[in-house]
Amino acid sequence: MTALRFDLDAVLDTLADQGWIVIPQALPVDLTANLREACLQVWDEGRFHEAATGRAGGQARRAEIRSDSVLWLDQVDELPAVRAYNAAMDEIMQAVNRGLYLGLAELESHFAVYPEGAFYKKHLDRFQDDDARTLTTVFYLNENWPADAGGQIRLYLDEACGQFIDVEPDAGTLVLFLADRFWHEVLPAKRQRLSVTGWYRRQGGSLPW
Ligand SMILES: O=C(O)CCC(=O)C(=O)O
Ligand SMILES: [Fe+2]
Repeated sequence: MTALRFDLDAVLDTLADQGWIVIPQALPVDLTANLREACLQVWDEGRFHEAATGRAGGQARRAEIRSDSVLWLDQVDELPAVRAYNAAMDEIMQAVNRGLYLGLAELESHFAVYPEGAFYKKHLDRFQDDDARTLTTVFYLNENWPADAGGQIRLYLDEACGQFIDVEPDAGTLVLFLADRFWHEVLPAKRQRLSVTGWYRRQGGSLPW
């Protein structure tokens, strides 16, 4: 039985049309709550590390760019909530491959905790030396997020960054966008902000020419 609480075909149409979508209440409330509990548990166990920017050899901790902490889900994929999340995200990946022919092969994702005051400055989710990251996924875990708590993702809708939307990091909201097309940032959060960020990757990842 599917855990997806939205119309997949409609989502695929919108993604094909505009390259991004915001889906409120995307997954069952109990799945989201369990994932939030799992995130807080491993946070309390001290298993997160401060996030870096760049990849492999080029990785650097750049606190002026981002100030969140992360834990990759493959470190904790024995947790039932993480398994349930991965299964739901896999279902989305299969549908995207059938409908949009993106050739996605896997999802890499991490929990992210933004402590009070944390942010992530405007960026593109694509490494200079690796174009495998194709579709970004962000799933929020914050119950009763106050309207004045900041922490929205600001998604710029055009290359010139003239237009944008701000999305509240409310529990159950899933945001999908093409990783190489949409600049975005996380506005400073005034309280602890929890999420799962991921990237569906294409096979291989090098340019085909
Ligand atoms: O948490 C968010 O809203 C976005 C996070 C993000 O942009 C990233 O981790 O690359
Ligand atoms: Fe990002």
